[in-house]
Amino acid sequence: MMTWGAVVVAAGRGTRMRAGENKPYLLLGGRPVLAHTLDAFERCPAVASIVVIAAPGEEARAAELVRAEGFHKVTSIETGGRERQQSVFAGLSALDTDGVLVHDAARPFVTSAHIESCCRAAQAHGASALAVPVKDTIKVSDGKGFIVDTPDRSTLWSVQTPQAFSRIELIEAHRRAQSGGTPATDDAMLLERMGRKIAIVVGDYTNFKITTPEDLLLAEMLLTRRHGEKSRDD
Ligand SMILES: Nc1ccn([C@@H]2O[C@H](COP(=O)(O)OP(=O)(O)OP(=O)(O)O)[C@@H](O)[C@H]2O)c(=O)n1
Ligand SMILES: C[C@](O)(CO)[C@H](O)COP(=O)(O)O
Repeated sequence: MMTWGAVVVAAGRGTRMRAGENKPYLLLGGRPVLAHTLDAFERCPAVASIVVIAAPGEEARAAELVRAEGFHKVTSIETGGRERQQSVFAGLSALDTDGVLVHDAARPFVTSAHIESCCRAAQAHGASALAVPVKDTIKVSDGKGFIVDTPDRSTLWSVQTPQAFSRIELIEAHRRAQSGGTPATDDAMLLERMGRKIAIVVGDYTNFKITTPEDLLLAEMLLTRRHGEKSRDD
């Protein structure tokens, strides 16, 4: 049985938000986005510990949020880097678990059930990533404004986080990437380059990444709807 820790990356700059505010601290239903994200990991029985990656200068802010919300599984706050890849790497050696779940703080609708499914799939297949089938028809452009290809949609998936790996293997993948190659926009990509097969765990479209102001609006609507459903159930 593997032990699991989570690296929650919250060190982005949020340049696509109008406010220019780092997204993890924007309020969603009156609480920071990061607090919603950490809820699922704190509640998930499979997760033993959590490392939060904060932007340089925001470590105290992250620590205060963790303290105020009482997130007992958070064992450390580490400082992130310029690119997401560097931020993830900063968290890997702060854990001592066999397995690691990497998750974007900007995806607050992750559920404990999906985290558990990622752990199970990684335990069975070595690595896993939550993903949803692509809904639109995707085109490849020539970079000059013209379409050059239409990939077969039935093979396309929009990958999310969490993504689950052997921690030692992910450290090795990051080390190799540091010696060259194009920056990876997710961690699965680094393992793919080493020939590792990543199991797809079918996720949920609601686990979207808050990237632009419209996403925050959608997130508010979804949260209001969920609160409404919960109070009807209680
Ligand atoms: N140097 C970075 C860049 C990103 N992230 C984190 O990676 C996740 C996904 O990245 P994204 O939201 O796209 O990045 P941001 O830098 O936050 O936003 P943008 O690219 O719009 O500036 C976010 O939770 C973000 O905080 C990080 O920890 N360190
Ligand atoms: C990891 C990720 O969320 C998977 O969809 C995504 O690739 C993050 O990339 P971004 O460029 O930092 O949005």
